[in-house]
Amino acid sequence: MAKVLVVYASMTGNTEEMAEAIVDGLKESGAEIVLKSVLDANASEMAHYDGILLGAYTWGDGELPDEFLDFYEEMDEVSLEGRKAAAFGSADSSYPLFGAAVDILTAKLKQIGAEIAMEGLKIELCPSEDEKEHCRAYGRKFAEKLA
Ligand SMILES: Cc1cc2nc3c(=O)[nH]c(=O)nc-3n(C[C@H](O)[C@H](O)[C@H](O)COP(=O)(O)O)c2cc1C
Repeated sequence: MAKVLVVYASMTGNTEEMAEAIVDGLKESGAEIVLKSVLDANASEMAHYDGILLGAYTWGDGELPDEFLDFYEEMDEVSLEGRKAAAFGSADSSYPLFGAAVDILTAKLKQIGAEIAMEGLKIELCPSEDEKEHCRAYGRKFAEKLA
């Protein structure tokens, strides 16, 4: 059975809602899933999973949230060769760099050897019911890629 780690940062709950919907989709595949706030996670844990999904809202001027910075730095010490990964996050298109944190995380996952299994998923602010279904479908599709 595939093991998937989902790590997220969410200040006002939008990315957390995305993470929960993605996990619902993943669960339909029977995968073993661990969902964690980035504050409770260490990047070295990623090496114990077949699939890794990282979620973050975008902060500042197209930046990662501060609470993701330690994890992001620790990622340089980890090799994800042979693992599949993707990134997601809530964002706000009124900012010039829409969802840039998703692109930053995707680039780092690729740099440390992961195969990027799915394009990053960016949702405008709070996910609607339709968007939550899109998140569930994203989780289902990611699980299929691990099979
Ligand atoms: C100070 C500040 C800076 C932000 N900068 C960006 C940005 O550069 N790009 C973007 O897409 N969204 C930006 N956002 C919007 C957040 O990413 C958005 O509100 C998101 O839904 C928050 O997700 P969360 O509920 O998971 O915390 C910013 C929000 C704040 C408060």
